[in-house]
Amino acid sequence: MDAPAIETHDLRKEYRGRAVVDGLTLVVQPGEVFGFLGPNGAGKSTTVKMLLGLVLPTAGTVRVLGGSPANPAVRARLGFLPEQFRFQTWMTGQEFLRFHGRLAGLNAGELRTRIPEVLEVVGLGGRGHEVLGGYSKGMLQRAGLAGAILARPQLVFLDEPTSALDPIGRVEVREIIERLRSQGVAVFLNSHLLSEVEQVCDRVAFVKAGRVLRQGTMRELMGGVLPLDVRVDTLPPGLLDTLSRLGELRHTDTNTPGRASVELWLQREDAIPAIARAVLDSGAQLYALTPRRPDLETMFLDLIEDTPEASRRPQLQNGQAARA
Ligand SMILES: Nc1ncnc2c1ncn2[C@@H]1O[C@H](COP(=O)(O)OP(=O)(O)OP(=O)(O)O)[C@@H](O)[C@H]1O
Repeated sequence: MDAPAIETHDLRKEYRGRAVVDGLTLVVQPGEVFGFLGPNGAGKSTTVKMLLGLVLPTAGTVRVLGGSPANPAVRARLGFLPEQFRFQTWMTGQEFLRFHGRLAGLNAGELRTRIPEVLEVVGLGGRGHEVLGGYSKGMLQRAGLAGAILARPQLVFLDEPTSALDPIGRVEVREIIERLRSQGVAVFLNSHLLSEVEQVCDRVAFVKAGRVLRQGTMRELMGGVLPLDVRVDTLPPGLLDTLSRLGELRHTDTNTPGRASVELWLQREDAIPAIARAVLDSGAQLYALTPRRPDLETMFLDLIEDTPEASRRPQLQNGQAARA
C-alpha cells in the first residue's frame, strides 16, 4: 500500500515563544480530499507552509508522500495554489505555465502537450496567449489552478481555490477536484465556503488556536447519524410506527393538505430501501426520500462558539441558537 499523502505527528510551530500550531497530528491518504477548516489565525497557512517545507517546525514530525518536504524529489510531486498568488502580469498564460512547468522539472516536449491540456481543464482553453495582466480575477484563479496541477502532482494544496469564481466556476473546480481524487491524487483543501467543502471533502478537520478540535468524515462528525427526509401524500395508520422501528422519528409535519413529511435519523444507510417499501406497503404515495448531509456551517459555529466573536453572534436559523 502507498504511503500516506500526509502524515504529521505532534507538529508544533512557535513564533516568539507562542505556539500557533500546537500538537497537530493528521493523516491524509492518497486519493483523499481533506478539508482543513478553522477561523482566521487558527494556524492553517502555517501548517500548509510546514507541509510544503517552506517553514521549519519547532517540534514534531511531518512526512508528505512518504518523505521529507525538504526533499526536492518529494517537492516535485506537490502542487500548490496559494490564496494570494503574485502573478507575473507581463507573461501570457502559456508563458506563466511554461515557467512553472520548467521549475517543476518538465521538459520541452511535456510542456508542449501538457500546457494546452491543463488550460482546457481549468476552462482557459484558447486564452493562453493573452497576458495575465488582462485576465479577470476568476481567470487568474483558474491559471493558478492550472499551475498547481501542471506537473501531475500526487498531492495538491488548494488555498481558497474558488474565492474569485462565479457559481459555474465553482462547480468546475469541484469537478477538477473530483477528477484528481479519481486519479489517486490527494487534495488538501482550505476554504471558507463550507457548503463547498461539504460537497467535495471525504474528511475534514476543524482547527482553532493551532489545535485540531475534531476530525473525521462528515458522518463521523455528526455522531454516525444520517438524517433522512421522507415526503409522502398522507400518513396511513401504522406507517409512523413502522418508520419508528426503522429509524429514530425526529419530526412529523402534516400541516399541508395532501402532503406529509417525516424526518428520521438512521444509523445505517441500508435502512433506506426498507423505508421505501414500508411507505408503498402502507398505500401512501412516496414523493421523496432525501438523505440530508450534515451541515458543516452549524458544526463549525458550534465548535468555535466559545470565541468572543461567537458570543456576539445573533441567533441562528433552524433553532441553532449561539450559546454565549
Ligand atoms: N512569520 C510569522 N511571524 C509571527 N507570527 C506569525 C507568522 N506567521 C503567522 N503568524 C501568526 O500565527 C497565527 C496563525 O497564522 P496563520 O496565517 O497560520 O493562520 P490561518 O489559520 O491561516 O489564518 P487565515 O484564515 O486568516 O488565513 C496568527 O496569529 C499569525 O499572526
